[in-house]
Amino acid sequence: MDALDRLDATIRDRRGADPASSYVASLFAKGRPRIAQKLGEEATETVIAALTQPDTLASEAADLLFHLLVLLADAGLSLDDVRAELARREGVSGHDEKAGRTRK
Ligand SMILES: N=c1c2ncn([C@@H]3O[C@H](COP(=O)(O)OP(=O)(O)OP(=O)(O)O)[C@@H](O)[C@H]3O)c2ncn1[C@@H]1O[C@H](COP(=O)(O)O)[C@@H](O)[C@H]1O
Repeated sequence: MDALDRLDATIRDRRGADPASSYVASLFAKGRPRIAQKLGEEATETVIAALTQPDTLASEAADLLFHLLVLLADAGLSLDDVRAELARREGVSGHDEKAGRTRK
């Protein structure tokens, strides 16, 4: 189990924990709209880092991934669900997938 899997498990374990002692529990207590807002903020900070301060990009990306895992956990999903979706797409070019979409 790597660090990302351990973080994912820790985050899911925090459901029902005390928000006063756990930042993750405090995010769960604030609710999904607030978690989603945090994810959006971290995404913006990641983009800014990439364009203006690449030496901070890994740190901002870590914040982004962390908050994404919290949002997934709040929705009852885990990293394995994302892995399964990525595995399903493996080997399918994005160009081919887009060309095969049926337009409505
Ligand atoms: N990886 C992280 C992690 N990355 C970032 N953060 C926190 O995310 C917050 C984001 O910072 P911001 O400045 O954007 O937010 P803020 O202004 O402090 O908070 P808001 O009022 O805006 O919500 C900070 O409090 C960071 O410390 C994290 N907090 C926890 N973890 C992991 O989650 C585990 C469980 O944490 P607890 O639930 O706190 O025990 C920890 O052991 C760590 O492994």
